Amino acid sequence: MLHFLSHCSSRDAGFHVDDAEVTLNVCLGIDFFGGDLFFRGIRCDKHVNTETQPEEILDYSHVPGQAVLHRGRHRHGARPTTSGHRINMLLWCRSSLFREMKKYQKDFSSWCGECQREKKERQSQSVAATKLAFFKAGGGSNT
Ligand SMILES: O=C(O)CCC(=O)C(=O)O
Ligand SMILES: [Fe+2]
Repeated sequence: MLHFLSHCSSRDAGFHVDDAEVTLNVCLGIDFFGGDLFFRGIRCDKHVNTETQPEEILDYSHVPGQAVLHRGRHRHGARPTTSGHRINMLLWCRSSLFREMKKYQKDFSSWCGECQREKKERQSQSVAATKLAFFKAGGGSNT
């Protein structure tokens, strides 16, 4: 089952993740400066407060009439509107199936940046350990 919630935003929003699987953020206008969105990497519940990697830094300036579609778990915020009046329509889309399935998973490396990094780290450690064991056992020697 999919659920949709919407609201209008005209204020700055602190750093957060949405309680949604997918968020549609439509800039309705009207005339303003500021209010930029900043994105800082997708995270699961466990890793929501972990460090941002340089490649995860993404800033976006709202354009009236244009929309941004992003994962709800993409950490983000809106900077203050410095002048004028900004109106955005937010549509938060929730999936009860996704939420139910999440209960039985621990590894979210298919979408959480930090789970992905941890997985890569585990893999490179295990490759290093295997190489070490191989060379200790005399593998690769010609004698
Ligand atoms: O004001 C915006 O453009 C973003 C607001 C937002 O992220 C939210 O309400 O969840
Ligand atoms: Fe948000």
